[in-house]
Amino acid sequence: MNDGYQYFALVPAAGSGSRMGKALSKQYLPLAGRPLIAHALETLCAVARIKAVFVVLAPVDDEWLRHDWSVCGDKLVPLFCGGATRAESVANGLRAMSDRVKADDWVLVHDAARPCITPAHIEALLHAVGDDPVGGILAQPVADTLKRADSAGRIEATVARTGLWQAQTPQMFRHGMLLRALTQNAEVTDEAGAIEALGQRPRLVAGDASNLKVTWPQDLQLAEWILKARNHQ
Ligand SMILES: Nc1ccn([C@@H]2O[C@H](COP(=O)(O)OP(=O)(O)OP(=O)(O)O)[C@@H](O)[C@H]2O)c(=O)n1
Ligand SMILES: C[C@](O)(CO)[C@H](O)COP(=O)(O)O
Repeated sequence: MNDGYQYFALVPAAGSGSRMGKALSKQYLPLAGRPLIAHALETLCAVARIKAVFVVLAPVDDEWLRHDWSVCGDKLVPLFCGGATRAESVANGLRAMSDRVKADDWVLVHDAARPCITPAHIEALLHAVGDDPVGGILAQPVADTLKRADSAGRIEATVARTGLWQAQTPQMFRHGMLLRALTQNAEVTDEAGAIEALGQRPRLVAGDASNLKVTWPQDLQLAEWILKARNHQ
């Protein structure tokens, strides 16, 4: 069922990648021959149901114009309105895209730092959440035993993992509800957290470990290996 709404993507890309420890911002680091961010942008732009892909950049971003984004076609819309936190960047992006998007349209928020997203991951989310009254996210059930550390780096407790999932992106919510949620709750690390604070329960849609977030230097090698292995299939 589609009662007239459309799908858009919003890619927060205004971080500095401090945990990566490189001079160049993480989203522009070379990965399999292209800037890291190019992988997610190209994948999102290739999904036919997504009408436009808004990318939220830092207000001063000297790198964006150094690269050729033409492979993304005319769906790609850069917005130089990033904030001090990821939540602020997403909220600023939602405000900046307001003239193109209706309150009931779906917005898929996807980290620039998750370059290994595939069309199949995105289609799975669209299929599972397209008629949901709240929205949902890609995620993965926790597989390892979880330990809580004390300040000396020793194990204080084993934490029950039953029912625990690791949140990924895309996270898919209606534009109006998400903007209201992030305006009221800015202290969140993902969109679902803001929606939960409204008293809603977003749907969990099973993804897989290949949709990793590149956070630490060794994650770059893992992401490159995943992308290259797919190209050789
Ligand atoms: N003020 C910020 C902070 C983060 N992000 C974006 O949010 C995504 C997920 O954040 P993370 O992986 O934590 O990236 P950084 O904040 O850049 O990394 P770090 O925390 O290591 O500095 C990234 O695409 C990042 O560019 C953003 O748009 N605006
Ligand atoms: C949104 C997110 O990708 C879910 O796992 C993640 O929280 C973003 O990373 P951050 O380090 O919390 O900014």
